[in-house]
Amino acid sequence: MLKITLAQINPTIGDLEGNLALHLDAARRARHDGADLVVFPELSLTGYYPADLLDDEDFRERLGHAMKALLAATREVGSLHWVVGVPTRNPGPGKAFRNSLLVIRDGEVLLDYHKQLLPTYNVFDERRHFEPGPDVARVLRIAGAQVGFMICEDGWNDDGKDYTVNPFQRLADAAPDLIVSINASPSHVGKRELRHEVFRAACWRHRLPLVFVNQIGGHDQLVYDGASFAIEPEPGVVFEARRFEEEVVTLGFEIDRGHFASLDGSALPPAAAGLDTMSFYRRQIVLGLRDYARRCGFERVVVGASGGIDSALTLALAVEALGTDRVLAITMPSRFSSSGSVDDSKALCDRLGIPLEVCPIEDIVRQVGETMAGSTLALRPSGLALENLQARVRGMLLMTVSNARGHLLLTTGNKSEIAVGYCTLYGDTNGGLGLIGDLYKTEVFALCRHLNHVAGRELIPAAILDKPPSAELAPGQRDTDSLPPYELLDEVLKLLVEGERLAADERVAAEAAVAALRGSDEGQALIARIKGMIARNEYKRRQAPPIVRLRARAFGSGRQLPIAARHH
Ligand SMILES: Nc1ncnc2c1ncn2[C@@H]1O[C@H](COP(=O)(O)OP(=O)(O)OC[C@H]2O[C@@H]([n+]3cccc(C(=O)O)c3)[C@H](O)[C@@H]2O)[C@@H](O)[C@H]1O
Ligand SMILES: Nc1ncnc2c1ncn2[C@@H]1O[C@H](COP(=O)(O)OP(=O)(O)OP(=O)(O)O)[C@@H](O)[C@H]1O
Ligand SMILES: NC(=O)CC[C@H](N)C(=O)O
Repeated sequence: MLKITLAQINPTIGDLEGNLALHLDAARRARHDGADLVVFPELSLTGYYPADLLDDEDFRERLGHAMKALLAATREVGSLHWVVGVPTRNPGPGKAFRNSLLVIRDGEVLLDYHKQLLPTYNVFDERRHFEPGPDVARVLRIAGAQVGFMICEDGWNDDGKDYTVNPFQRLADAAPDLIVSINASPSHVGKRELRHEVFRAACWRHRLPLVFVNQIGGHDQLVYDGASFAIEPEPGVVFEARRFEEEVVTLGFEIDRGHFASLDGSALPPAAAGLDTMSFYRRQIVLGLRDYARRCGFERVVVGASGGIDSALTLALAVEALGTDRVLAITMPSRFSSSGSVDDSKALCDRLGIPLEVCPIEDIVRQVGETMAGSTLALRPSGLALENLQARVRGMLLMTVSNARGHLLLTTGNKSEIAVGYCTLYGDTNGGLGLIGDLYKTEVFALCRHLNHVAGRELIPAAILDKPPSAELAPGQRDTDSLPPYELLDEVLKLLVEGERLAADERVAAEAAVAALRGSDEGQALIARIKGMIARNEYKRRQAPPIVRLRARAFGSGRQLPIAARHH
């Protein structure tokens, strides 16, 4: 029996020494389990994705030292095959590096394989730094098994279409007993299921078993869910590692039967069921914030609490990620704030078990008006300028708290508002990270209800859930004064923002809503207006903080559009 350790680690990008320590810990566990090989994720030594760090001379030098240290570590542990992901120098013309997989044992590189399919779509940009590897299969005999290797995207071209490069087919032609795939596969809703579908189909087609090792962790806007798996052509996925957690686990592989088993030969525990969408959102956001704060050195976060649903959800998720002693809420009433803005924030914070500070903005807003009116500008802000001034005063106060106390400011914008620019630049867009920026407003409500359901109590008070959304920047203001109802707006936005990346089940509802609108002149005008708002507000998104990506197409690097353009 071949024994394989799946090392689902959480490397930090660029922390070569720290990542090496993670490798060493996992390798020792593998040795303890009597494993023949330990498999790490794609680019495990650098963390995925190092991007332009690869252009930096110091980083290149550190990478050289880390490689030597890695070889030494394999000698130290001894008698174990390490399957690692590292950038290696490209000997030919083109880019300086290749995205490589090395099999190392006792300080010796026994096999090298270079990724052939370099993704450049959506959030990926690997061709910017790497040269593709040659169209070859790489197989190594380990403990009596012929093991073939591939890297992430290499496995995604085997869908029956006639591609010029299909590394899966090439590897299958070499007839290995088992395929080992190393990955950095970021998660979004439905991604785990998509991976299972893609690899199950390819494994079934070629009658090959496969081990898929993924990294976990939050890296700026991307979160990796781990969920490494082992798959047999029939019945499919027979083992799945934990999601959103590190795990180092050793499986047995019966070479003759092409069958995975526990180390003692007993059947593997059944894979856990998938998460429902709201549980997925929650866990992805929690890990995204936790790792962002940890890696950027923030102990605490601060959030402006308006008594509305966006700040309530942001606070509840922050408390879950960091704990009650690491989250600060501040309410900043103005003369347009409803009485609920303070009372509801107080009730929310009591239920979450966090402090609420109060800092009214009335005096500052008035003072700004008087100062400007009394200056040579002779300008007294009114209308939209006064509305936005209030949001900016709040943004300024929150950033002052951040500066003075070292807290990370969380911005509270949701995907619907970010899409149409319903937010104030340098006001409520201020912040270092957005937790709910990839949730449409209707999903914000759904996730709040889900959190209440999971808590078994009204963690987020009904008064917040039931009030009509309002920016409270003018008397009696409602979001629906300027925007269509969110139930309708969100359907249109899904099609316009996510297009072909929209999941099939959501597409049906979105297309039906848009088709109904197209049936009338007003409906067509509304679609045109929404399109215009999305396009015109690209400048706000370009200046906005990163958001935790949850859906297949999120604002950020996966959606790149010009600003000074004419296309609507
Ligand atoms: N193409 C471009 N490139 C670079 N900058 C550009 C620009 N076009 C405008 N600008 C600049 O942007 C400014 C306009 O943007 P901005 O100052 O943000 O203001 P604006 O977008 O005009 O107004 C903010 C809107 O968001 C609503 N709001 C605010 C706060 C919270 C909420 C909520 O419910 O969460 C809603 C508010 O009621 C209002 O309708 C212009 O004055 C100009 O300086
Ligand atoms: N009175 C307030 N006190 C503290 N922060 C506020 C206040 N009003 C607005 N904010 C901050 O500005 C953000 C934008 O809030 P606003 O009420 O304008 O719109 P919103 O998108 O409906 O958000 P929410 O649902 O949180 O109210 C809030 O999430 C909050 O962080
Ligand atoms: N690192 C990669 O090659 C990622 C691409 C792959 N299709 C994924 O997202 O899972």
